[in-house]
Amino acid sequence: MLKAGRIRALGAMSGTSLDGVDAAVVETDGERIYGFGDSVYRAYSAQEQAVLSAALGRWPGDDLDEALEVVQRAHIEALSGFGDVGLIGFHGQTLAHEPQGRGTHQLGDGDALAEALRVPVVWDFRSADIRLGGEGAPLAPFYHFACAQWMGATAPLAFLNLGGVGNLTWVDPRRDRPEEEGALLAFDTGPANAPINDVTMARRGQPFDRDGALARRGEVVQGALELFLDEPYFLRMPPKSLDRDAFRDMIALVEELDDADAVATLTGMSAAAVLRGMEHCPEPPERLLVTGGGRKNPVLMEMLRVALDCPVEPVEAVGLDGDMLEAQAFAHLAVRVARGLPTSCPGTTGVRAGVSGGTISRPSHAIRTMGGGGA
Ligand SMILES: Nc1ncnc2c1ncn2[C@@H]1O[C@H](COP(=O)(O)OP(=O)(O)OP(=O)(O)O)[C@@H](O)[C@H]1O
Ligand SMILES: CC(=O)N[C@H]1[C@@H]2OC[C@@H](O2)[C@@H](O)[C@@H]1O[C@H](C)C(=O)O
Repeated sequence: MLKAGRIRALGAMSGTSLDGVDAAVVETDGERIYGFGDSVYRAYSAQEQAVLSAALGRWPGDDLDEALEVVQRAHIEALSGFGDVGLIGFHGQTLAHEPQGRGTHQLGDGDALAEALRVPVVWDFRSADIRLGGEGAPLAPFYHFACAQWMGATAPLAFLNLGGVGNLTWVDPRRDRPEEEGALLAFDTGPANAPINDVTMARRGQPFDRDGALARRGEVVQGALELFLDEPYFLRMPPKSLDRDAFRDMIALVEELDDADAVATLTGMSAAAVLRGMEHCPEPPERLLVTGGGRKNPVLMEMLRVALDCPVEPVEAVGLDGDMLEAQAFAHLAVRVARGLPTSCPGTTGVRAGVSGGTISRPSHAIRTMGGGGA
């Protein structure tokens, strides 16, 4: 097991939007953040996206050779060229997520990645948590805790990731450790960008509603919004998590609307899901820091600002990088796994007790950069 000490860790995340791979370096001991390094974004081509999109909903054992090749190639390209890194955290591409059913599936081969890059790779972060009764997601909260301490926060605050799906983390930075009771409460809020992207693509061939341009021209249709909010998911107490397409049916609620009203209404639904989520915070947070691509949608951000009592700001307001925060999270979590520290706890995934998820693959015949016995 790795001894406490700083390490230059590289994390890679390819999110539910299927837009590409984010990779970023963090200098961390898995508890504190000491600094940030380079980052890279490697977009999936339209053809790669189509292959991955066709693989959504599939499980291990299905024929996924082509999709696996896409994931491996994109990651090798994204992760080469970072120089000296001690450890890689490899999230993989989520294809399916059914924590109360078949489990969770992140496509990717950490063994092959470790061989190709000659660096130890931590991967399969979510399965162990599910085996112990957890949701397997979200996992960024333990990194959010480290970010809150890095910022020097002294009062509870919240992080919101607006990716394909939204997830919210309430953090009490006055606690010493993230797994302490009352330090974290986290859960997926609901759909964020995924339904907006699906509709702009289907109707206009556009991958997303850039700068909220369409939503700005439309109106939120209240009847559709209310039907959406009737979803039992919003009544469930956290922790709770979602599959990317869990809310696919909501698109039917806007089918009859023109493009602008449809996208405005879906944007309103994403905001309303966050507002519902904020009601679960144990104490009002002093600010809401937003990460993920949705922070670049001014219409969505404005809807949140109008409805919430606390300031709503992109994470850049505190010097963090909202395009790379999830990639950094998996670098930080990889170091925690290598040190045997928990990566989730009852407050973040509902797991029975704190658990250190993830598997470590070491390249064969490599110069060991980590202590302890190899695989
Ligand atoms: N300028 C912009 N205007 C509006 N929306 C934007 C803009 N830039 C990015 N987005 C939205 O953000 C999405 C990408 O967000 P992000 O990269 O955080 O998602 P992800 O990492 O794939 O998702 P997840 O966190 O759910 O795994 C895009 O697909 C788009 O919907
Ligand atoms: C199963 C899965 O991949 N979930 C993702 C997804 O994207 C956002 C939300 O749903 C969150 O639960 C999670 O990712 C973030 C990075 C997390 O684990 O914290």
